[in-house]
Amino acid sequence: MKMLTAKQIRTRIWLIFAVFLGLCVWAALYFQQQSKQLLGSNFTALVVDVMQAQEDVHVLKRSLSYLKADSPFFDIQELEKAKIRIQYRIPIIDRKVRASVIDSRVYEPYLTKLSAVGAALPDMIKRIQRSNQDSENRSLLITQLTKIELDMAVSYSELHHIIQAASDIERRRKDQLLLLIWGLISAVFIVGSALLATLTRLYFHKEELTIQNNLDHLTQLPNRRYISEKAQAIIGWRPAQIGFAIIDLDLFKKINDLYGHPAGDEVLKHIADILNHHIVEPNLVARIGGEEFCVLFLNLSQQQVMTLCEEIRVAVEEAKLKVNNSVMIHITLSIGLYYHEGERQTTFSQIYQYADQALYLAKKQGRNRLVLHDNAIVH
Ligand SMILES: Nc1nc2c(ncn2[C@@H]2O[C@H](COP(=O)(O)OP(=O)(O)OP(=O)(O)O)[C@@H](O)[C@H]2O)c(=O)[nH]1
Repeated sequence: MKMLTAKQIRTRIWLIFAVFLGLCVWAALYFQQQSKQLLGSNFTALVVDVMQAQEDVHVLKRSLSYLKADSPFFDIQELEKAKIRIQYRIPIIDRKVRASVIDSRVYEPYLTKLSAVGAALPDMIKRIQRSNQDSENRSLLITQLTKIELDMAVSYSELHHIIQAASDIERRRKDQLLLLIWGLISAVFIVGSALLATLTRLYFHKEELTIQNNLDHLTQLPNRRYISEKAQAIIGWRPAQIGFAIIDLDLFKKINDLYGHPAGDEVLKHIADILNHHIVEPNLVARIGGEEFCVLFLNLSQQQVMTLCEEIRVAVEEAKLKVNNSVMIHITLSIGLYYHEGERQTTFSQIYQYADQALYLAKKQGRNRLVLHDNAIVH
């Protein structure tokens, strides 16, 4: 995984956040606008109203045909009832159409015609009632009533058509809205996943940095910083038994000089392997400097710690380390050991100092040996 700098990660998170916020604001505005448009338009109810009103047109048409034929079926009462229904329905339809989202320029001519019909109809019916004997006047009334019937039929039919078209548009808009909602949900999901991925990356980045900060790159052992912090914390708990050994390779400079620096590096790795092999948890091993290692022993008696140190010393002494793919190197090491038992208030630097003093003695007394602080030379 390619490592991103903290600044790059922060920039990415802000970018994702900005995109996400932008999307949310846009979606909120869009929904607000759409819901405003959809409010107040109940096209289904309107279509039903218009269809019922069209039945009045049929009644009018039938009465008209009886009137024309001078039929005995002509019933002025039926025409009266139709008039009442028509006068009742026209204002309702007018109000509902005007409340809808339909452009007023589209419906206005038909509503005007209908209101004219509503206004003219009562007078027309009165005149029909009075015109029984006057046949000339009667034919004029039939012509006017035919026009009214035609105006009504055309207006309702056109309104029906307009409302149907608006209803289709509304349905399409709802579909688009639904699609948009799904799109937004997907976007939220994608943005959320991207954010999560970035955060995970950030977390691993931090973990990696922590590991890198605490690890010696050559030997992959914990480094001085790690052991110092860890040992300081452990010593703070005042463990009953604590031992600390500084392990220093003898005359290591010679190896570098004779076989080269890379060979010296190989030796250091071999030593790290031997230490790793002998030291198990809860004891801790680390590389604290060039050719210097250390071990923190916990919950072991002094004898056990000294035996372990001796085992390490002997293991290195007896090992033949292969470097440069051929040369077998022989090396030894010196160990300065500090040990105490029973609760004691001390610090890591104090313990380190004691172990270092013991190491100094080990070197001074001829190397390849273990020296316990307080001058107790073991080997
Ligand atoms: N190859 C290699 N050499 C290193 C590294 N770090 C330190 N050294 C070398 O380790 C050598 C340590 O030399 P000295 O401090 O003189 O100690 P010494 O030769 O081991 O002698 P004594 O400690 O007195 O036994 C130096 O030559 C350093 O250059 C490393 O990471 N790799």
